Amino acid sequence: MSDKRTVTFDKEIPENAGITAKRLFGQLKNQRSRLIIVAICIVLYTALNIFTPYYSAGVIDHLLTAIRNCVSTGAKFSIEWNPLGMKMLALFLMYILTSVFYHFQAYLMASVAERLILTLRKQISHKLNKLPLRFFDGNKPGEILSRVTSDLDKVSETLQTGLLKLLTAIGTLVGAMAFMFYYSVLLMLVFLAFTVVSLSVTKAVAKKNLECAADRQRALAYLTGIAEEYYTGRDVIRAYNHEQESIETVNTAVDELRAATKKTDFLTNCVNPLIRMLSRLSQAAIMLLACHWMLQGRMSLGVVQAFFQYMNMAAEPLTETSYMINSLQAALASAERTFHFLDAAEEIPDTSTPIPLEKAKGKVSFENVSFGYTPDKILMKNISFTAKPGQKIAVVGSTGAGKTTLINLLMRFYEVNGGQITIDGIRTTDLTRQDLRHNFGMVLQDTWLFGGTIAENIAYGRPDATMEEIKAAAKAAKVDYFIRTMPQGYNTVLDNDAANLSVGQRQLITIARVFLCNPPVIILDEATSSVDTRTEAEIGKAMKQLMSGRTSFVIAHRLSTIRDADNILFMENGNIIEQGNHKELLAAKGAYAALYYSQFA
Ligand SMILES: Nc1ncnc2c1ncn2[C@@H]1O[C@H](COP(=O)(O)OP(=O)(O)OP(=O)(O)O)[C@@H](O)[C@H]1O
Repeated sequence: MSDKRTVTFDKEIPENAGITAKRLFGQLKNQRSRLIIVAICIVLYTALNIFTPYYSAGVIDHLLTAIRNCVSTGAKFSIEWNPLGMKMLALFLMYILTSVFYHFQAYLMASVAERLILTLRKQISHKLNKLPLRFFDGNKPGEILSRVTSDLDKVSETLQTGLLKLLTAIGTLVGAMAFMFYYSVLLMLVFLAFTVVSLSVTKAVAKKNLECAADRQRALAYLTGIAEEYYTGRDVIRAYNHEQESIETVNTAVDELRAATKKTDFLTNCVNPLIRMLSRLSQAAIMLLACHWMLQGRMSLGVVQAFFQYMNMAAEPLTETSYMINSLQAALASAERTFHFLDAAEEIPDTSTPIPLEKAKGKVSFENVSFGYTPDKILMKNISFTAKPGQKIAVVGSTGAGKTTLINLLMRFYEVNGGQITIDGIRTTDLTRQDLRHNFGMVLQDTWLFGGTIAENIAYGRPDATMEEIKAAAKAAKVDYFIRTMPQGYNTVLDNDAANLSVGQRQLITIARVFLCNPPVIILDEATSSVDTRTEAEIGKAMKQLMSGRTSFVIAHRLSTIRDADNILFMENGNIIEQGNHKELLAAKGAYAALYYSQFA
């Protein structure tokens, strides 16, 4: 069951911000020219943004003087081209250019960020196919998924918005303060005094805010976790009459989320406006002083409005610095996690001088093979056996005995720690993985069908197969009749995890998939009680036909089906403790004989 204590979060502070930032920008090498244009736009945007209020002060004062002259002389008001008209046009152009530079850099930066994310996503996708299965044993699918989705989205968002704010912040702050200082030292000091107070309050509230946000995130993650758990386990919950209990657990989680959200919302909607009110108070105080000076003729209207513009400009970087730094850190932490993933050890590359093996005869040998999922815990020790071409090898053992592990090694999903596995006398490590796996066909109980048509699913191993070949494979697997009863026959699309097919039907489709590939060696996981007796018989028949003329490894769950096996491998604790045919093993009166007589005596 989901537990609140087990809900963990990805760290939002990068371990090595410098190295990560350098590597991230290293990925932007091929976009250098765009970045240079972005940088030029940002510099021009900041410079114009800083200069425009100063220039507007002159224009407004000039305009005001012209209006006053008209009022006092009674002359008709008009704007002469030189210099007022020209100045107004220049101001208008400055506003236009500021906006052009801003939007052009935003457009370019969005394309830079999205290209970068596309490159990283491609690298991740490539990496996923190069990682050994061992990697997936130790990493939850959700974590890997978040590298591809939310982590990269965070990087993109910060590159597009946060970075611009951070880059313009210093220029804007210094420029705005310089002009404020130039206009009035006293007004600037008043502004600074209020800013220091509001920053201190913000800092105190921000800490509380972060704690509340973390509580809310934890409550949300817990609720999502149990909702997912209860949704997938809905039939078991009903079967054990646990509906009421699960409703109560969900209700408690919803209540906790509500309480946490209430606190966060209170801070966001009540306390934050209070802080904003502090800054408005500073504006009111400055306005009072400025108007007083204006009436005394010590300050012009143009200057007052310019001062206010600079005040707003300076306030933004000051109040948003911590937010910007936080989001930059979070983006770097996300990029770091992505790079950690990209740096994960890959599976051992194929040999540089592979021996080609188009179609094996089917002799498979394990020679003193040792293996452990972790180096400190060796599961298999010195396992040896040989399967001659066309032989049926049954693998028997209780749960956890090592049957699947044996198959995993055969397919080279994991590397052996000692000994070797050969096919037709060639070490599997001397083949490319592609050639090796090309010679195997697998039918497992845990079938995997993808969102496509039935025909596409059958042709997964041979996408070039004709419809006739696909139908022939389906007939051999005894699933052709069923497919034809589907609404669109072979073109019926399987979606929602092929939920409209039964376990047995899904297994028959995967048998057809193997028939189509026609590999010399097959691996079969016998159907268990999850299918009805008639389907089980159908699957049994299809499997029998699939085995004929091929070397086959059958993970057997019923001893009754393996009496005809050429070799039975009886496994226990990862090792083969007995092997031989049915008669030999009964005569040996060992573990197999004991199990057999316990089932059939
Ligand atoms: N990916 C893995 N990482 C670590 N240990 C594993 C892994 N897969 C299996 N094991 C361990 O290896 C042992 C053999 O497991 P295996 O899956 O091969 O058994 P099995 O005979 O196929 O069992 P079952 O019939 O229940 O499928 C078990 O102790 C199991 O816990």
